Amino acid sequence: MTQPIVVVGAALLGGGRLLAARRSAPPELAGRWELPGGKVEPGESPERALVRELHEELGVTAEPVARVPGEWPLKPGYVLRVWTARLLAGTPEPLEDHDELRWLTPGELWDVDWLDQDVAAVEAVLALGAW
Ligand SMILES: Nc1nc2c([nH]c(=O)n2[C@H]2C[C@H](O)[C@@H](COP(=O)(O)OP(=O)(O)OP(=O)(O)O)O2)c(=O)[nH]1
Repeated sequence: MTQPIVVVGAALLGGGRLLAARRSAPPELAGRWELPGGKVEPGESPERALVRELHEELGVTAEPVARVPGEWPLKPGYVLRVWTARLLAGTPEPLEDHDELRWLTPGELWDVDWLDQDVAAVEAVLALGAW
């Protein structure tokens, strides 16, 4: 069986908030909110991919902290895995793939329209009690 392509999502936590990013593309996902991240490239570790994607998409330096238990199927052949992460340098900006960012408190988490798979992923982050 072919291995699924892993998409890493970052649950970037800071100041008691979680960073959510609104997708600007493709059209079927645009306007929905997700954890920033992207596909792990061949030969790359998921942690390394997470650092690379956060740099490309948000212009920041971040580090993974812990894997969030679970994985969530995306489109066929793709699976989402999530790590908590923290900022080391920079202020996130929607440079690529996103047109808006929001830092959400636990009470604001469900104010945004998360992509379907991200609802379960965000619940798993919340269950960690890492805030
Ligand atoms: N990054 C990310 N992608 C997600 C999440 N939930 C979800 O369904 N997806 C989907 C959207 C895309 O179809 C796919 C990830 O693609 P992407 O466009 O973010 O990845 P990438 O930056 O590596 O893509 P590319 O432009 O290099 O092709 O997974 C999520 O929380 N984070």
